Amino acid sequence: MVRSANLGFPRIGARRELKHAVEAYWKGECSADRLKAIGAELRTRHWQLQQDAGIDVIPSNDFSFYDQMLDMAVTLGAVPPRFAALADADPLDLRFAMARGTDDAPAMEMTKWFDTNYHYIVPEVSADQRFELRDPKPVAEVREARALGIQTRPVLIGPITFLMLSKAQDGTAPLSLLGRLLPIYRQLLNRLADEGAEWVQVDEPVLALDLPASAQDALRTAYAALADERPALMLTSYFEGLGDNLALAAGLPVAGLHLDLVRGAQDLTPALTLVDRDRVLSLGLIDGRNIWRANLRDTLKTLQVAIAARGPERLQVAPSCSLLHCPVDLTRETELDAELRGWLAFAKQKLEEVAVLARAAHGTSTAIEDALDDAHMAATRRRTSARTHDRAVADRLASVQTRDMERRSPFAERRVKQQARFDLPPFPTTTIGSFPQTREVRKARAAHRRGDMDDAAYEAFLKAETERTIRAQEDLGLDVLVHGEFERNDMVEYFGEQLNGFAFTRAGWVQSYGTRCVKPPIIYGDVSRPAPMTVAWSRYAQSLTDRPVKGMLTGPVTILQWSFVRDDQPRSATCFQIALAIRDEVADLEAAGIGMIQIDEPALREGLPLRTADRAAYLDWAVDAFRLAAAPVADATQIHTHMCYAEFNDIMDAIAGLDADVISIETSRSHMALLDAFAVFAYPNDIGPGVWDIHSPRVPSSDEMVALLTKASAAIPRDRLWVNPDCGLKTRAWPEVAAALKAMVSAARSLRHAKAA
Ligand SMILES: CN1c2c(nc(N)[nH]c2=O)NC[C@@H]1CNc1ccc(C(=O)N[C@@H](CCC(=O)N[C@@H](CCC(=O)N[C@@H](CCC(=O)O)C(=O)O)C(=O)O)C(=O)O)cc1
Ligand SMILES: N[C@@H](CCS)C(=O)O
Ligand SMILES: [Zn+2]
Repeated sequence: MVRSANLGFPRIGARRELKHAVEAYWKGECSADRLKAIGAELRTRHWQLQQDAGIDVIPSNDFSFYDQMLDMAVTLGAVPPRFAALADADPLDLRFAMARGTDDAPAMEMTKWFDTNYHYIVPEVSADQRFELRDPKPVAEVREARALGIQTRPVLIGPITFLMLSKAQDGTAPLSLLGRLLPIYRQLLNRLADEGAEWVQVDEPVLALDLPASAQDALRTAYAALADERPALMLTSYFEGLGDNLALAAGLPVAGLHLDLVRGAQDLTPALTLVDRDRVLSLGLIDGRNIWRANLRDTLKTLQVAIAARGPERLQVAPSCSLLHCPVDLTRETELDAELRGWLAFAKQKLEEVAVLARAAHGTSTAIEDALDDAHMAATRRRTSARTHDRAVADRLASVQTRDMERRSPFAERRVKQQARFDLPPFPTTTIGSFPQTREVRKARAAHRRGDMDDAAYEAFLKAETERTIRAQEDLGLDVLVHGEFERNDMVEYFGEQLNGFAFTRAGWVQSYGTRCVKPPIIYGDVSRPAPMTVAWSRYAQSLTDRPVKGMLTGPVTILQWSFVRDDQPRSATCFQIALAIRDEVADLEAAGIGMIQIDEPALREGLPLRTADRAAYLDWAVDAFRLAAAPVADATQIHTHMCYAEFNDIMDAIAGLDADVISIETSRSHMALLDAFAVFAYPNDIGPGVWDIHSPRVPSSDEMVALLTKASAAIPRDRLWVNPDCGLKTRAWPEVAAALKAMVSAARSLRHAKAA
């Protein structure tokens, strides 16, 4: 029997119930018991939903109040010593403290989960690391589901992925700790078996990466040690094909292997022979990373190839990866036009697709034939729809020349002209763009959307917020100001709403980190800009002050990366279309007298292919797309860019290739470690290393910022350093913002007065 399986379901709830409950708990407006009850309600609802969708293998421990890596670290006892005071606290509070920091203990680092817009908490380990089985949440969730009559397959982050994504401040190679970690995994697997789990899903997405020999050996060691434990192990990898790791994965003594056949379709043929027939093969046929409805007739053909080779007995059909990266339920999108809606599937609908495929493998019925026909017709209509193609966009793209991607003069010449124009002090201070998106701002936007606030009242409200923010920045003594981004719901969605070729959802929320969610727009057709998108707000903000106000745009790669992207043309083609739209906006901002324009590209690194061999081609087009967007301006117009919450060391060439006059970059959580890469690489342009970790409610002192900047000035010449937070301030509250920016300006001033080293 081909069985239908799932690897993980979004935990936030269709109405972001989890977000609201956790944030209420943090504010003291909800008790721990109530919060836990809401978590349990969501788990129950999601298990039942999967059962109703016809899924045979349902995951547990895919739920988390904050992040699954953080949970795994706590389960394994990898709690950094600075949180020792919370050793006896409720594990929930310990987790939140680790993720968000406390007055006494800075938060743990956070970074991107592979090539997604999901951020995980980076486990911290050290040479004297001891692990212990602590707070066995995975066991509790198996028990909880069983009490509801649902047998689940719990999900664990595998030991090699856990260690390879961990960091040690003392230089310890995390994989060297494997011997100490494995007994804890053995203990945990046994506990899960005792609780009735017959199978455990072990996620080892590092198998999608180029693996050094040490990692390959570690995988062999780990799974040799875990193989004889009672639960059968389903080893999963995703986000890319296994490629040359397929033989390694197939050789590990696990009872099942999952393949991402959306990103790694080429793995299927070799896997059909390499994976022994007594193992279960899980076929990740439904795309867990995008929202397009599958053409189930085509997908069924792939499944039939596998059945023909191995028989149906030990086969599972599944999404390519956890559905964490998809919105929950398309049926809530009542405002989407019917044609477009017919092209889409969210998490719930994807599980229905999985179930149809598994049933179709055993012969068809009228209902199944209808489902296959519907899916086929929707795919055909999307491919041939006139809505997806715009001749003018194609013609303009075809006429782009290399010189369109080049500024008029080299940086050194531009810099002289910009210095003369702006006359900034050393260590100029600025922020990244957004200021607090307070409840009032969100309420006003919601009222405007509902029609309860008219255009004039909404505009007056936003103008007042913008003016207040300009005055606050002047009072704080910042040198380069921003307008605050109050008119934006999100830095990508806002642009998507104004561009042709984009659709957006009402409730298509996807978790980004902790309680923070995003609604990625859907790029279904050729992209163009019918009218200026930001000029009026930037012009208004600049009219309020003599200090420079940065124009604020999101770059083409980030708009691409944080949207659901059409799959009927290369991503690069879509990216260049967006770049042309942003280029027009840049030109219009300059024409409106805006002298500094920031083009944010926080997702440049995130889009980097997981395999080294694919990276150069991506970086070429991604850098070109940015340059195409940024290049039309005069030398005296200063182009800024911004990046955050990713590992940038391996894309230094590309960052320099952007040729932005100034880059602001997140560095504070990693203690400025990144700057070594900028120094070694001799990064040529100006840099603002973040000195305030804005993802934590903790307000750093001026002394801490001075220490970070002193460290920075050892790596980067002083006259090229800017002073700014790690990222935008939209998630923070005004009192924290005022206090931290005051400290930041004071740190910059004390460095200005300090003697140059
Ligand atoms: C910089 N980051 C971003 C990423 N991806 C993006 N697409 N955008 C980003 O900014 N990836 C990397 C990082 C991740 N960081 C963040 C930081 C903050 C958020 C965040 O705050 N998300 C908000 C939702 C933002 C939004 O879309 N707001 C809308 C809708 C607000 C809303 O909830 N409205 C309610 C009604 C409100 C009321 O009446 O009180 C409703 O519609 O029901 C808006 O402002 O209009 C979040 O709340 O999680 C995300 C990623
Ligand atoms: N300008 C954006 C960048 C976030 S990465 C902001 O300040 O929120
Ligand atoms: Zn940022």
